[in-house]
Amino acid sequence: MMSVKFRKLALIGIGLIGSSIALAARRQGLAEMIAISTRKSETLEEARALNLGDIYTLDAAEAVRGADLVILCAPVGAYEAIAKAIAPALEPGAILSDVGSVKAHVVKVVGPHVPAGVSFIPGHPIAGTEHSGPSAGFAELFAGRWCILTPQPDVPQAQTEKLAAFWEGMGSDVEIMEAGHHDMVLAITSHIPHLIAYNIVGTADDLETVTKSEVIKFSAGGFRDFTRIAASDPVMWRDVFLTNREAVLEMLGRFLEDLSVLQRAVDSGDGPALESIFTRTRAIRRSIISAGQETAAPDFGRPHEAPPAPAAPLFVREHGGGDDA
Ligand SMILES: NC(=O)c1ccc[n+]([C@@H]2O[C@H](COP(=O)([O-])OP(=O)(O)OC[C@H]3O[C@@H](n4cnc5c(N)ncnc54)[C@H](O)[C@@H]3O)[C@@H](O)[C@H]2O)c1
Ligand SMILES: O=C(O)C(=O)C[C@]1(C(=O)O)C=C[C@@H](O)C=C1
Repeated sequence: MMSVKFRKLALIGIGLIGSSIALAARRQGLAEMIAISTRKSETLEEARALNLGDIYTLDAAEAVRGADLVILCAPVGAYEAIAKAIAPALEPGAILSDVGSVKAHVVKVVGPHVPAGVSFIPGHPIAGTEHSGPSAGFAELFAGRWCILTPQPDVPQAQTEKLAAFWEGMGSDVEIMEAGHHDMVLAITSHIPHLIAYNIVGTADDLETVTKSEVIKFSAGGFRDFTRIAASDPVMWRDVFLTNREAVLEMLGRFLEDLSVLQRAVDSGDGPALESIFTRTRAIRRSIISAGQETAAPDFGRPHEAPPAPAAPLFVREHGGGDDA
């Protein structure tokens, strides 16, 4: 594994993901200096109190000046404004990346602001929790988890390798993917599961009002797992659904078709159909466990599920980016 050390890492946004990068990069010696910038002074002060970096500023352009690695760690809806603000201060030779949960939108809104000589390599660590803010981070978050990189055309291979080495240094397995493909895959494996969780918890709460009885109090394991996901950051997830609309709607259509198959099987009392579907999904869960990512990641006492290990044919190994005009 290639080892890497950046001179100055600039993190724009310092919530769960930004603070986890700061802690992991420092622990693994991946950056000599860490500059942190946030929009609100309270968040910046929280980051300072947690000793997450070396430089703290409300001015994102100041944070990126002289940085050889810049990672946007804010909600995706804030990216365009941040990109405009930092563009004049980005150094030639620097890598500009991000951690956003959607990728084609990021390419579309940030791409046009990236100056010549700066390598734009959007990224997405497939790791997280339902917690947010600077105190939510922990250095082990990325260990044994995928990080997807979507290098843009004209980015030198060596720059992508450097960024991959950075994520590998934090314990991740790196895959290169085309942005539009990323958005389709993540729509079904991450975005729709969150939509379902938000919905089911909301429905149960509504039922409580309608039936004037306690519903959520009696929730058992399965529902509790949904409540964890449904506690995820509302602003971050609002932005995901606003910016991955098409892929989410396409996958939601397929999901609803399959749900109506289940509905018909329940309605008609079709036991063999139900058993056959449940047997297939049980095998998928078991294959995820045996693929190893779940056991490789440390258990922090949170009911932390690993994402399904993406199957090899899903990946485009060449540089992507042509889909996202
Ligand atoms: N939470 C997860 O599970 C997870 C996992 C992978 C990727 N992501 C992505 O990581 C990014 C950050 O998510 P998070 O979970 O760390 O969120 P978070 O709410 O914990 O932190 C976001 C941080 O962004 C900053 N911020 C907000 N608006 C800003 C603005 N306009 N300008 C500058 N900074 C601003 C603040 O410092 C805030 O603390 C999002 O784009 C999200 O899609 C999240
Ligand atoms: O474990 C969780 O709490 C998560 O929701 C993490 C999760 C996911 O869906 O797997 C959420 C959003 C991301 O962009 C990446 C990871």
